[in-house]
Amino acid sequence: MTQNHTLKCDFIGGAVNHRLLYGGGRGQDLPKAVGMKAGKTPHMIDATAGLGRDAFLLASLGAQVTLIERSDVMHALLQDGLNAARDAGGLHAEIASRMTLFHGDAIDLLPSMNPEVVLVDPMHPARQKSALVKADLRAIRDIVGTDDDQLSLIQTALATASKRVVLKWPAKAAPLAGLKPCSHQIIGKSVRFDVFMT
Ligand SMILES: C[S@@+](CC[C@H](N)C(=O)[O-])C[C@H]1O[C@@H](n2cnc3c(N)ncnc32)[C@H](O)[C@@H]1O
Repeated sequence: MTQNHTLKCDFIGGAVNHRLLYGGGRGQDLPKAVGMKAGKTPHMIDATAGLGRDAFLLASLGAQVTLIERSDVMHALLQDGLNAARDAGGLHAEIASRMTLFHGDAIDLLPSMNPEVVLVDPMHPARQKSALVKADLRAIRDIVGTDDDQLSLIQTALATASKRVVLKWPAKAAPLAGLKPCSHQIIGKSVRFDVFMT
Protein backbone atom coordinates (compact mmCIF):
# COMPACT_ATOMS: atom_id res chain seq x y z
CA MET A 1 0.00 0.00 0.00
CA THR A 2 1.31 3.44 -0.85
CA GLN A 3 1.11 6.27 1.64
CA ASN A 4 -0.31 9.50 0.32
CA HIS A 5 1.34 12.43 2.02
CA THR A 6 -0.96 15.05 0.47
CA LEU A 7 -3.90 13.82 2.51
CA LYS A 8 -4.60 16.14 5.42
CA CYS A 9 -7.18 16.29 8.14
CA ASP A 10 -8.16 19.97 8.16
CA PHE A 11 -11.06 21.08 10.34
CA ILE A 12 -10.23 24.77 10.04
CA GLY A 13 -10.14 25.51 6.29
CA GLY A 14 -11.62 24.12 3.10
CA ALA A 15 -14.70 21.97 2.71
CA VAL A 16 -15.19 21.15 6.39
CA ASN A 17 -15.20 24.81 7.42
CA HIS A 18 -17.47 25.73 4.52
CA ARG A 19 -19.99 23.14 5.67
CA LEU A 20 -19.67 24.42 9.24
CA LEU A 21 -20.50 27.96 8.13
CA TYR A 22 -23.06 27.28 5.44
CA GLY A 23 -24.38 23.72 6.05
CA GLY A 24 -28.02 23.12 6.85
CA GLY A 25 -27.73 22.38 10.58
CA ARG A 26 -29.71 19.46 11.98
CA GLY A 27 -31.80 19.33 8.78
CA GLN A 28 -28.89 17.71 6.90
CA ASP A 29 -29.19 14.02 6.04
CA LEU A 30 -26.49 12.79 8.46
CA PRO A 31 -27.81 14.48 11.64
CA LYS A 32 -31.33 13.34 10.71
CA ALA A 33 -30.10 9.77 10.19
CA VAL A 34 -28.38 9.59 13.59
CA GLY A 35 -31.50 10.92 15.33
CA MET A 36 -30.48 14.48 16.20
CA LYS A 37 -33.64 16.48 16.65
CA ALA A 38 -34.33 19.70 18.53
CA GLY A 39 -33.68 18.85 22.17
CA LYS A 40 -32.38 15.37 21.37
CA THR A 41 -28.64 14.79 21.13
CA PRO A 42 -27.68 11.15 21.68
CA HIS A 43 -24.07 10.19 22.28
CA MET A 44 -22.51 8.89 19.05
CA ILE A 45 -19.71 6.57 18.17
CA ASP A 46 -18.20 7.05 14.74
CA ALA A 47 -16.76 3.56 14.25
CA THR A 48 -14.93 4.46 11.03
CA ALA A 49 -13.50 7.90 11.73
CA GLY A 50 -11.38 8.39 8.56
CA LEU A 51 -10.70 12.12 8.20
CA GLY A 52 -13.25 12.90 10.90
CA ARG A 53 -15.52 14.96 8.67
CA ASP A 54 -18.77 13.29 9.64
CA ALA A 55 -17.79 13.31 13.31
CA PHE A 56 -16.87 17.01 13.12
CA LEU A 57 -20.24 17.85 11.57
CA LEU A 58 -22.08 16.01 14.35
CA ALA A 59 -19.92 17.60 17.06
CA SER A 60 -20.50 21.04 15.50
CA LEU A 61 -24.23 20.47 16.07
CA GLY A 62 -23.65 19.74 19.76
CA ALA A 63 -23.11 15.96 19.87
CA GLN A 64 -20.45 14.26 21.98
CA VAL A 65 -18.72 11.98 19.48
CA THR A 66 -16.32 9.12 20.12
CA LEU A 67 -14.19 8.42 17.06
CA ILE A 68 -12.54 5.06 16.38
CA GLU A 69 -9.87 4.64 13.70
CA ARG A 70 -7.71 1.57 13.24
CA SER A 71 -5.25 2.72 10.58
CA ASP A 72 -2.05 4.11 12.13
CA VAL A 73 -1.69 6.65 9.33
CA MET A 74 -5.31 7.85 9.43
CA HIS A 75 -5.26 7.97 13.23
CA ALA A 76 -2.12 10.16 13.17
CA LEU A 77 -3.68 12.51 10.58
CA LEU A 78 -6.81 12.80 12.70
CA GLN A 79 -4.85 13.47 15.86
CA ASP A 80 -2.96 16.27 14.05
CA GLY A 81 -6.23 17.76 12.79
CA LEU A 82 -7.81 17.67 16.25
CA ASN A 83 -4.72 19.22 17.84
CA ALA A 84 -4.77 22.04 15.27
CA ALA A 85 -8.47 22.67 15.93
CA ARG A 86 -7.82 22.82 19.69
CA ASP A 87 -4.89 25.19 19.14
CA ALA A 88 -7.04 27.44 16.93
CA GLY A 89 -9.29 28.22 19.90
CA GLY A 90 -12.81 29.65 19.57
CA LEU A 91 -15.50 27.63 17.83
CA HIS A 92 -13.11 25.05 16.36
CA ALA A 93 -11.62 24.26 19.76
CA GLU A 94 -15.08 24.04 21.30
CA ILE A 95 -16.17 21.52 18.63
CA ALA A 96 -12.95 19.50 18.98
CA SER A 97 -13.52 19.33 22.74
CA ARG A 98 -16.63 17.25 22.03
CA MET A 99 -14.59 14.73 19.97
CA THR A 100 -12.72 11.86 21.66
CA LEU A 101 -10.41 9.79 19.46
CA PHE A 102 -9.56 6.12 20.03
CA HIS A 103 -6.96 4.13 18.11
CA GLY A 104 -8.07 0.56 17.47
CA ASP A 105 -10.48 -1.74 15.70
CA ALA A 106 -14.12 -0.89 16.34
CA ILE A 107 -15.02 -4.59 16.15
CA ASP A 108 -12.93 -5.09 19.31
CA LEU A 109 -13.74 -1.78 21.04
CA LEU A 110 -17.50 -1.35 20.52
CA PRO A 111 -18.67 -4.15 22.87
CA SER A 112 -17.12 -2.46 25.92
CA MET A 113 -18.33 1.05 24.98
CA ASN A 114 -22.10 0.53 25.45
CA PRO A 115 -22.95 2.84 22.53
CA GLU A 116 -26.34 4.44 21.94
CA VAL A 117 -25.83 5.32 18.28
CA VAL A 118 -23.11 3.97 15.97
CA LEU A 119 -22.22 5.47 12.60
CA VAL A 120 -20.47 3.14 10.15
CA ASP A 121 -18.90 4.51 6.95
CA PRO A 122 -16.58 1.82 5.61
CA MET A 123 -14.67 2.13 2.35
CA HIS A 124 -17.41 1.73 -0.23
CA PRO A 125 -17.37 -0.80 -3.04
CA ALA A 126 -15.31 0.48 -6.01
CA ARG A 127 -17.46 2.24 -8.60
CA GLN A 128 -17.13 1.57 -12.28
CA LYS A 129 -16.73 5.27 -13.04
CA SER A 130 -13.74 5.65 -10.79
CA ALA A 131 -13.28 9.31 -11.76
CA LEU A 132 -16.41 9.96 -9.74
CA VAL A 133 -14.72 8.81 -6.56
CA LYS A 134 -13.45 11.91 -4.79
CA ALA A 135 -9.69 12.43 -4.60
CA ASP A 136 -9.64 12.26 -0.79
CA LEU A 137 -11.47 8.96 -0.80
CA ARG A 138 -9.04 7.55 -3.35
CA ALA A 139 -6.16 8.70 -1.15
CA ILE A 140 -7.72 7.06 1.93
CA ARG A 141 -8.15 3.87 -0.07
CA ASP A 142 -4.44 3.99 -0.97
CA ILE A 143 -3.70 4.01 2.76
CA VAL A 144 -6.27 1.63 4.26
CA GLY A 145 -7.18 -0.58 1.29
CA THR A 146 -10.70 -2.01 1.20
CA ASP A 147 -12.48 -2.75 4.46
CA ASP A 148 -13.18 -6.42 3.80
CA ASP A 149 -14.63 -7.01 7.27
CA GLN A 150 -17.36 -4.38 6.98
CA LEU A 151 -20.21 -6.89 7.47
CA SER A 152 -18.62 -8.04 10.70
CA LEU A 153 -18.26 -4.40 11.84
CA ILE A 154 -21.91 -3.63 11.13
CA GLN A 155 -23.07 -6.82 12.87
CA THR A 156 -21.00 -5.84 15.92
CA ALA A 157 -22.53 -2.35 15.84
CA LEU A 158 -26.04 -3.85 15.60
CA ALA A 159 -25.34 -6.13 18.56
CA THR A 160 -24.04 -3.32 20.78
CA ALA A 161 -25.94 -0.07 19.94
CA SER A 162 -28.91 0.53 22.23
CA LYS A 163 -30.69 2.97 19.89
CA ARG A 164 -29.61 2.82 16.26
CA VAL A 165 -26.90 2.01 13.74
CA VAL A 166 -26.46 4.19 10.67
CA LEU A 167 -24.65 2.84 7.62
CA LYS A 168 -23.39 5.41 5.11
CA TRP A 169 -23.41 3.79 1.69
CA PRO A 170 -23.35 4.84 -1.99
CA ALA A 171 -26.86 6.02 -2.93
CA LYS A 172 -27.37 3.51 -5.70
CA ALA A 173 -25.34 0.53 -4.43
CA ALA A 174 -27.04 -2.74 -3.51
CA PRO A 175 -27.26 -3.45 0.23
CA LEU A 176 -24.36 -5.38 1.71
CA ALA A 177 -24.94 -9.13 1.22
CA GLY A 178 -25.89 -10.86 4.45
CA LEU A 179 -27.17 -7.72 6.19
CA LYS A 180 -30.76 -7.60 7.46
CA PRO A 181 -33.05 -4.99 5.87
CA CYS A 182 -32.79 -1.51 7.40
CA SER A 183 -35.63 0.28 9.22
CA HIS A 184 -35.56 3.28 6.88
CA GLN A 185 -33.29 5.13 4.46
CA ILE A 186 -32.35 8.74 3.87
CA ILE A 187 -31.21 9.00 0.27
CA GLY A 188 -29.02 11.85 -0.96
CA LYS A 189 -27.46 12.63 -4.33
CA SER A 190 -24.41 10.40 -4.00
CA VAL A 191 -24.71 8.70 -0.62
CA ARG A 192 -27.56 7.29 1.41
CA PHE A 193 -27.96 6.50 5.09
CA ASP A 194 -29.44 3.10 5.96
CA VAL A 195 -30.85 3.40 9.47
CA PHE A 196 -31.25 0.32 11.65
CA MET A 197 -33.30 0.88 14.83
CA THR A 198 -32.00 -1.57 17.46
C1 LIG B 1 -14.57 5.94 4.21
S1 LIG B 1 -13.47 6.25 5.54
C2 LIG B 1 -14.49 7.15 6.67
C3 LIG B 1 -14.61 8.62 6.33
C4 LIG B 1 -15.26 9.39 7.45
N1 LIG B 1 -16.67 9.08 7.56
C5 LIG B 1 -15.07 10.90 7.30
O1 LIG B 1 -16.06 11.63 7.45
O2 LIG B 1 -13.94 11.34 7.08
C6 LIG B 1 -13.33 4.70 6.36
C7 LIG B 1 -12.35 4.69 7.53
O3 LIG B 1 -12.76 3.71 8.47
C8 LIG B 1 -11.65 3.02 8.97
N2 LIG B 1 -12.13 1.70 9.43
C9 LIG B 1 -12.71 0.74 8.68
N3 LIG B 1 -13.06 -0.32 9.43
C10 LIG B 1 -12.70 0.00 10.71
C11 LIG B 1 -12.80 -0.70 11.94
N4 LIG B 1 -13.32 -1.94 12.02
N5 LIG B 1 -12.34 -0.09 13.06
C12 LIG B 1 -11.81 1.16 13.00
N6 LIG B 1 -11.65 1.86 11.85
C13 LIG B 1 -12.10 1.29 10.71
C14 LIG B 1 -10.70 2.96 7.78
O4 LIG B 1 -9.36 2.76 8.23
C15 LIG B 1 -10.92 4.33 7.13
O5 LIG B 1 -10.03 5.30 7.65
